[in-house]
Amino acid sequence: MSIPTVLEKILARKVEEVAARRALVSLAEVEREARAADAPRGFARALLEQAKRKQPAVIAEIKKASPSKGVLREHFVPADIAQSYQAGGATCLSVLTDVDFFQGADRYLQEARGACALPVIRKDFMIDPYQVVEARALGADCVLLIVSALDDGQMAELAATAKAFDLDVLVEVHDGEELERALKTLDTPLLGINNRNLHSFEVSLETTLDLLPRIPRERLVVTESGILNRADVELMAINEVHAFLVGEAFMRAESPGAELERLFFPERKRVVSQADVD
Ligand SMILES: O=P(O)(O)OC[C@@H](O)[C@@H](O)c1c[nH]c2ccccc12
Repeated sequence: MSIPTVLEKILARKVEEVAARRALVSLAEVEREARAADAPRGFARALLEQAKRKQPAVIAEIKKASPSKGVLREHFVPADIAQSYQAGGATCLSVLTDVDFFQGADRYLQEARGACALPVIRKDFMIDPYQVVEARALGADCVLLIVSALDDGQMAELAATAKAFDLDVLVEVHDGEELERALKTLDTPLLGINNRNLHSFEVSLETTLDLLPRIPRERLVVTESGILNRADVELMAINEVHAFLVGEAFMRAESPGAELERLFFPERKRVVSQADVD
């Protein structure tokens, strides 16, 4: 047996976590909650509209910590961060709900979504339809499907559950083989390219640039991870990548929304909002 990678450890733990949750709250009950939840806000639609205007479509992430970097932000109030992101020009939010590796929580998603009008993706490691239904019950508008964590059958099943509950899907790939699998298995419009390898945690923006020529026109590429400065944003823009998923750069800034504006909308004059002062 080889040493398990970070992703393998996370997935092994996720199997236990989902079993424990299902024992506490039945799937039938979570389905009832999902049907009673606030209507979806149109995650994919918001990104597609913004990118069509050739404006940066930014999915701004709320993440306290990560396995590779440890705690990113001590003063962590999801509702304030969500308002700051909205004021800074975010198109959507991403909220980590994984507890054991990212210090996330389900309630962070609820608090963030409740504090703004933006669509939200539940950022977690989906392996079971139960978690997809749970995402909608929490109010999420979209779920992440990580191709390297799933076989084709699981991917199709999770996407079908998402569709049945009116959730959008962001499918995430990291190399050419995963890209082929995603394209043949799913017809969803959003295609995330993660610049971070989830096994080794190495980051390279070349990952996006290398895969770009192989992506059909009708899919919207979202470049994910490792976007830290203006040069990174400009590199993507000249390659016609208009959608971004960014966490660390914002989480380390005093005002996450002001940093978003500085990186993506430097021409705008910033009006200081209450969310930044709090
Ligand atoms: O903090 P960064 O480097 O800006 O990255 C954000 C986001 O892409 C990253 O958190 C992420 C992308 N895919 C994931 C899957 C699981 C957990 C986390 C992620």
